[in-house]
Order: sequence, then C-alpha cells, then structure tokens
Amino acid sequence: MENIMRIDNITKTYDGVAVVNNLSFSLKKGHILGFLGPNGAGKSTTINMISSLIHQDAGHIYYKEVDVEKCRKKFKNEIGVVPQSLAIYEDLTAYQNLKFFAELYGVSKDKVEEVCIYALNFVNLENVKDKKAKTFSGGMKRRLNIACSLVNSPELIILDEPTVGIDPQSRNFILEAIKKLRDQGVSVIYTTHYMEEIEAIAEDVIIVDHGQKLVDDTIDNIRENYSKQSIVSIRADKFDQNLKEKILTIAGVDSVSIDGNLIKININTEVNDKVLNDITSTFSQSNSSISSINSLNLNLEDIFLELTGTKLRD
Ligand SMILES: Nc1ncnc2c1ncn2[C@@H]1O[C@H](COP(=O)(O)OP(=O)(O)OP(=O)(O)O)[C@@H](O)[C@H]1O
Repeated sequence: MENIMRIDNITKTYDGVAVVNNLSFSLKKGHILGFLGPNGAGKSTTINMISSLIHQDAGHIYYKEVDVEKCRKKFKNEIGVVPQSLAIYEDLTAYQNLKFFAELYGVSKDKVEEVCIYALNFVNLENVKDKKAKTFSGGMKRRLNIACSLVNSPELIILDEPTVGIDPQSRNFILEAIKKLRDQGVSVIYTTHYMEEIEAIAEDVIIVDHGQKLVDDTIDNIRENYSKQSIVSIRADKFDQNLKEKILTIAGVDSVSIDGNLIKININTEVNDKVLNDITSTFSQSNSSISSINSLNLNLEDIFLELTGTKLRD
C-alpha cells in the first residue's frame, strides 16, 4: 500500500526535554491512522510538526515521498488541519467562516460558493449557515471547525482531538463524517485519547507516550495478538500463602496479583487452552474455596495500561 506521508525520526525538544523523541511512522493512502497517547504524550507537538505549524529540531517529514521542506506550498494546499482549539470566528456566520478559509486557501472566486456549501452539507450545518458561530453548541462548533478544513478539498486531513468535550450525538456524527472522507479516498491522521474512537474508525494505530512510539501496527493485528491475552479475576475466601507461586508455575500464566481476596491472573490462552482448568485445580489443591470467577479479554485500553502503566485518561 502506497504511503502518503512518511515521518522519519523527528524530534522536538523544549527546555532540554525531548517531548517528541526520534519518532518515525507512515500514513497509508486512504487510511485512517489513529494517533493515540495520554495527556502530555507529545501528540499535539507531533501533529503541529506534521502540519508545518512548528519545525522539528531533527528528522524529516515526507509528503508523497518528497521532503516537506521542498514542497511546503503544495503540501499546505493539499492538506486540511483541524486544530485542537477551535479556529473559527465566533462573530461570523457559518458560511462567512467557510468563505474566509476558502479565500485564505486561494480557492478561485467562481468555486467559493460551491466548496462552502459542500463543506456545510458535509457536516450537516447547511440549515444554520447564516447563524453566527457564537450561537452554536460545542458540537456544532466542532463540526464547523472540521468544515473549515475541507474547503480546499484536501487529500490528507489531520485532526487533533476533534471530539473533546462534545455530546455523544455530535461525536458519532464526526466519526461517521471522518469514515465518509476515508471512503472518498482522503487519508486521515486522527489524534485522540479515546481508545474506543480508534477502535471504531482506524485501520492503523500508533501509540505514543513520553514522545516515544510504543505501538505501530494495524488495528487487526493488535486485536489478533492481544485477543490471546485475557485476565481471570477470582475471588477466594481463603488460600495458602504460596498460592501465587503455584499459579505462576502453570503454563500460560503470565502474571498474578493478589489484593485482599481478589486474585488477578494474566493468561495467554494460545499457550495452553486448559489453563483455566489448571488454575481452578490449583485452588482446590490449596484448600481454597472460590466464590466467583470472571474472565475478560483485553481491549485496547487494557493493552495501553499494560504498556505504559498509566490509564489513557489519567
Ligand atoms: N511550546 C512549548 N513549550 C514548552 N513545552 C511544551 C510546549 N508545547 C508542548 N510542551 C510540552 O510538551 C509535552 C507534550 O505536549 P503535547 O501538547 O504535545 O502533548 P499531548 O499528547 O498533545 O497532550 P494533550 O492530550 O494534553 O493535548 C508536554 O509536557 C507539554 O507541556
């Protein structure tokens, strides 16, 4: 699959700290790349470098295999950027906002109305096109923010946390709109700390923390690999002190933690599908009585926790 962008070892340092540290990844043409990380992980800094808003201290960014340094004007004309903070004018109407951005992008005069109406339709704001942005709900403002990035018919769109602080209905609308853009062949970089959004729309995932890449894979591969991992939670009324050591000797058990009468066991079901039987036998051999047992498959949220030791929304 052809890449539309290639990020090669970019670094950004503030006050002696590399907030983005030797980061490399590619965006495939016509794909949605989910760019995921907790607060302060370096997502916006990366997005700002990719969008040419700030400059990397080291490394290169390639657009269609040409260094952006050498094609910045063409690059800026062919991309749409949806910044994290709203970039709309509250005192202008929805239509006037779009017209402003269309003129800024140099859309030819005879096309301005057409692209503005198209963008308004795309985000379902055509019926409020003559209302001032300041009268809009948070979700409508976010949708207008996205519409503004569409007026130059971009081949690539970069969105920085476009669903923060909005109602579920607007959030779903935005996710569906992004999928529609992808289906039209637009490539998308989508930054968020909502794991479920990535699971709903993205083909590829990058997970970063402390400016470094932890995961770079397709969503299918991640699901496939981690679906072999599950967590078994067992409540037991009593058990021997050496129960943990005994469980750890079972093939397929990766780790065990005990908190009061709750025992959590990470297992790899691929290694041994009898692992659950072996665990319950070990409990009965330890004269322990199990009061409840639950088994959960890991989701992306758990994977993140496993990798970083932090929750995405800490
Ligand atoms: N202009 C700047 N000057 C100094 N430090 C900065 C600057 N911009 C970002 N940082 C620091 O770089 C780190 C990464 O910030 P960044 O905004 O890229 O993270 P993020 O992953 O986008 O977080 P969030 O999800 O909260 O938006 C943070 O510690 C932040 O304080």
